[in-house]
Amino acid sequence: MALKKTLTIAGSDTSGGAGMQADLKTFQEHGTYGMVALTVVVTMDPNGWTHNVTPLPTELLQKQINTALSTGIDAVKTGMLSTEEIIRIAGDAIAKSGTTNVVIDPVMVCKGDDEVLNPGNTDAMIQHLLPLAAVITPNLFEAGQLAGTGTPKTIEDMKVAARKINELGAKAVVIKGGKALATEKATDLFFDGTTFYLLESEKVSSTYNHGAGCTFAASVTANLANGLSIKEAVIEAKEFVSAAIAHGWALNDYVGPVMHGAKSRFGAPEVTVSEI
Ligand SMILES: Nc1ncnc2c1ncn2[C@@H]1O[C@H](COP(=O)(O)OP(=O)(O)O)[C@@H](O)[C@H]1O
Ligand SMILES: Cc1ncc(COP(=O)(O)O)c(C=O)c1O
Ligand SMILES: [Mg+2]
Repeated sequence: MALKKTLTIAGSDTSGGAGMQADLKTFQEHGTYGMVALTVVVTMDPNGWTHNVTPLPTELLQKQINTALSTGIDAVKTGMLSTEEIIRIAGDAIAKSGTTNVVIDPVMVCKGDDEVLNPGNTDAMIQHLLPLAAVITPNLFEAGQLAGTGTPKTIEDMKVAARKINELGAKAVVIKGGKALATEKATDLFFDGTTFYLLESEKVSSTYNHGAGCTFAASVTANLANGLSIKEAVIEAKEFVSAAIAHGWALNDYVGPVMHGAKSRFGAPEVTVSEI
């Protein structure tokens, strides 16, 4: 039986919760065949868990992309792309990929680490990636950077940012309010280019949500590969990540990854969708 082929152009989170590890686990849970073109390797200091990001040689990234694209992919996602050159290479790869099922997760910071990867990357993403995106999935900080508005603090701010990001070329935009937004529920704004929707689920109080963003975007990617509409793909992704966060756990004293396989084992918390 042939499976739908999903590619992630992303970094390795050695601790296994985020990055390409989250993407592959999530692709598997959605019944798609996962492939990786690795951009960087993230390692952590065992004492204190500070992140260290080491890019791979770009020739090696290009070879991986050539390998994966030659198989004919059904959907592609991007994750951590730490330099402007890597962003350009990813954009060229997506343009050549032959699929419009393109999910851009514009990773700029890791949770628990305040350091922005490289400020020049924002302009490179706007130039090379946004025009190709079927869906882009910024968190609040990333949305503010891309839209040039500063970090949204309210749903109204999120609407303004989403519209700007759509005007920059992304077909649909999900701004993840997540834990940071001062709402009772974990609230994300979905804009399909015409209509705004709120996606809401129970806010989990634990801090065990490392990898939530990657897991959400990878779910959208697999769902698009499996033939769901953008709206269906985003709603299922919210269910999938809500379950994963509800069953997040402590890997060690420093980090709590989501449980990527929670939805199939325990079912998903309720997600409400309302037009606004
Ligand atoms: N504590 C939480 N409880 C429930 N959902 C959450 C929580 N934190 C994040 N989410 C959800 O997880 C998804 C990823 O969001 P977020 O964690 O903000 O992204 P990122 O990891 O990219 O910063 C979103 O759907 C968001 O609403
Ligand atoms: C390789 C890699 N990609 C992406 C991320 C972003 O993770 P999150 O899903 O928590 O936003 C991280 C964070 O540690 C990472 O290490
Ligand atoms: Mg993220």
